[in-house]
Amino acid sequence: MNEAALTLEGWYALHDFRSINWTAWKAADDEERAGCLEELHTFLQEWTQAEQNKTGSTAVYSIVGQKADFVFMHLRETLEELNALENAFNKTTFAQYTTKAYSYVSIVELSNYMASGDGDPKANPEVMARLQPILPKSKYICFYPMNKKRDLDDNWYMLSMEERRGMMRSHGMIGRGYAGKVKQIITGSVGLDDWEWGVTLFSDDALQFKKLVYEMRFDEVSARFGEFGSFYVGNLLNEQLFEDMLKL
Ligand code: VOV
Repeated sequence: MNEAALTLEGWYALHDFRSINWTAWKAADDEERAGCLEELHTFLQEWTQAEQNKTGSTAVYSIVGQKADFVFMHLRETLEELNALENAFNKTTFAQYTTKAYSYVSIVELSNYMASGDGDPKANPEVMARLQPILPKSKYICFYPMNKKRDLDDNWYMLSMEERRGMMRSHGMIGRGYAGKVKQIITGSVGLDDWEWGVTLFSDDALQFKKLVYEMRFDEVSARFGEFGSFYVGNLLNEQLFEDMLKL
């Protein structure tokens, strides 16, 4: 049997994409809408608090295009907490003015392709900061799920550890060229959702998403083995910007 890469897992992730039912929102009265904004305010405060307590992190972005209107990306210690978060939101009055567009369940993952040194990696604060990341408040987000191909001729899972490591090194080198411009959070979802990984990118310049993803398409691991789902791209929301978006 071939050698599986060893993985380290951190916080569980839920990408919760929603659309706004504008017809219903416009038909609501001022009092109802104010109540919804109040609910939203409470949630945003709670999520900020969780981040301050280091029990998780949440990113909130609007989505450009027709696939969704906004996304809550939650990172928490357990699947139970993620479940509680989505249910709490679903019980709000504001949720009645939204529809579910898409969701993705995964877990922050690091692999040992580039591992260096021995000892317990979880004792390393740098590793822990990557496994339990505070999501950046960058201006833009890009999310897409992906697989690595399992075709007879191009089967990632039948390559030796050495071959895979070589390709991941090249992948990492390209990524390094974007240091300071794009931050990536790779979440593993084998056995958790429909694709094998979720790729979440953050940047203050949305054009860097295109540059990075395009450059990687020419790199062997993406060119030969990458299979991609739908791409979601969006703009940072804070409380004020969320209210502005909902203003009629
Ligand atoms: C900001 C850019 C950036 C950087 C620096 C970077 C680096 C690295 C390193 C060093 C490693 C390996 C060790 C680890 O940490 O796991 C990875 C791992 C991974 N990556 Fe990556 N990646 C980036 C960016 C980046 C992008 C844009 C994509 C999407 C690919 C594309 O074509 O659209 C991606 C995918 C992945 C995946 C799916 C994995 C897991 C693969 C597996 O088989 O396990 N990644 N990645």
